[in-house]
Amino acid sequence: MSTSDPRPVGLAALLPYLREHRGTLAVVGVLSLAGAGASLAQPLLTRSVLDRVSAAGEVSALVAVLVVLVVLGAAIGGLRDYLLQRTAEGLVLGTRRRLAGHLLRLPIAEYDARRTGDLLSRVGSDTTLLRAVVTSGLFETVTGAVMVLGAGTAMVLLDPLLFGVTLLGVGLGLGFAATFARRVRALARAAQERIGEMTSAVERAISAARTIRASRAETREADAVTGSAREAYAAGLRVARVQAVVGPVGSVTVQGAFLLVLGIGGARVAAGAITVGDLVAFVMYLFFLALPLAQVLRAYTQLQTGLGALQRIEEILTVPAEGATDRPAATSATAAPRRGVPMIEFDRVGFGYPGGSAVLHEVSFAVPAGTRTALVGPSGAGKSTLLALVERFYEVTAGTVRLDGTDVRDLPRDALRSRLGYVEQEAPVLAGTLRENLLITTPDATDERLHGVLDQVNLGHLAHRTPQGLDVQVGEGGVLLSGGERQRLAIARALLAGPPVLLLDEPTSNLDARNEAALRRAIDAVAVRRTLLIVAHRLATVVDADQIVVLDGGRVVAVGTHAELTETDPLYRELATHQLLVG
Ligand SMILES: Nc1ncnc2c1ncn2[C@@H]1O[C@H](COP(=O)(O)OP(=O)(O)OP(=O)(O)O)[C@@H](O)[C@H]1O
Repeated sequence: MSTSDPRPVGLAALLPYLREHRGTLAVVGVLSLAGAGASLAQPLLTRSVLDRVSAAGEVSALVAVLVVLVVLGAAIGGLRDYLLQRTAEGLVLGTRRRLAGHLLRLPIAEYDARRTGDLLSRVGSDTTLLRAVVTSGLFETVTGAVMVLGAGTAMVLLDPLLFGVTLLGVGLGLGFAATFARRVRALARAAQERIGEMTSAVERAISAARTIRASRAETREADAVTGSAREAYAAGLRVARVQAVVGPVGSVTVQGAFLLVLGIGGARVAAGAITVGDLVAFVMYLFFLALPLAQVLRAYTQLQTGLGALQRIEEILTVPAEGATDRPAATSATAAPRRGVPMIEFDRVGFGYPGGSAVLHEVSFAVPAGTRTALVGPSGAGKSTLLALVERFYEVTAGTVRLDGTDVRDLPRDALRSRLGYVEQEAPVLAGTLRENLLITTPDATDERLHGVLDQVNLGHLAHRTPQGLDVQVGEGGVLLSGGERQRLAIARALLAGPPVLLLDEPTSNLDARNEAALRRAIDAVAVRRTLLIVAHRLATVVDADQIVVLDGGRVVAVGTHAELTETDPLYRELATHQLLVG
């Protein structure tokens, strides 16, 4: 998906990024003009000094002014560069902030379709490249242009003929170099894409470290990483090759123009058309013209690199955030369950994942408030998908999902999710400490409450295992905990928030008897005065349920209690005997 948007971004795309820095940039502009003025005055003063020396005149005052100009020019340059760096850092910070904020608000389907590593490299590596756009790119181009214009004007005034000769030589060289430099943007973008792939490969290898180690696949995975790295290297080399042509062409141009001016200028001095002072001033201006030109060329390649990176950033920023295309929410959530209205209701719901075929067909059932409903069915029947639709991670393609009588599409997502607890089947623990994991849903809970819910799910020992207490690390994805502990920690999190409705995807893993009993108790603790919709993988869960919904191939095939369904539904009987874990 990273290459799906070929729309190139132009310089204009940079403007919104620079807007908030326009005050500083204006100061930088004024400083640049002042600096350019100080520099451009130097050859004229030098000429006056030389002409006066030839005429045996007094030069001390002129020399003093010249010294002041040199020092002033340098000081202005220093201040300008600092402000420019500050703006560049500010631009990187602003972009990272926007990008990070947006990344966390993308529709869930975007995460399904994109590689995590690639997204990471956009926040880390691509934003860094934007820095050079401001420092060496944009401003060297603009200040260079000011110098070139000033020097050019002075040269025309000094000797139009000599200027014509210079222009011809410099123009030829530059035109040639610029055509090369244009290729840098596509090359730089390609290099950044390879870096995205490399980060993805690293992320994949590290997140599946145990499986990869157990499969003895380290070398192959490492090859995949270095493969992308090698491609990034090759793309970088192609950029270097372009720069290797652009640089020398620039130097040859400058040296050629210098020799030409010396030759023709010498002849014109000999012929008495200009003075020695004129020629020296002209040569000095030639350097003021040539150095910025070489700088502009380099800056141009930097700018192209930055625009390549900007395109990758814009690709993400232009994906509408979750909810951006919603119809306006009609109502806000009501606090108390309404009598007689089911808490959750699926009404002829149809759904297919983006780009895939239909996963659910005409699903209808209701979960009365304060009751437990278990979803059972063969693997892939669509059970977890139903939970995702209540959370509105995806939108139904047909029918309606209602929470407490209101279409979930009419509830603001925040209000909807504040009423739901959601415990995923896999990896529901975040890297960090026990405390951080609990505080995700309720940032202001007291330690006493935290210890209380941990006890309720039989995890009290975790907070007492080490002197760090609640600040004990749980590891990336909770690897320092057992599978059963991970699930119970997620339930504790839901308990802490105390939502009226809990959506729970039961772990499929076989737990030992103690863990199994602890999980049971945790679910019972969380079920008190709550509505539960559980994807059930355990016999004990279905036996305890007020109602069981049997799903097959995305359709509801039976609804009833364990006793009823054992009597009437052959698929249920088969599931209960062969698929549900006996706990
Ligand atoms: N994010 C996704 N993108 C595309 N297809 C998906 C996605 N998640 C699930 N599916 C597909 O949708 C179908 C239903 O999946 P779902 O996870 O709801 O099944 P399930 O009944 O919960 O299965 P299990 O008991 O194995 O967890 C499956 O065919 C699955 O391959």
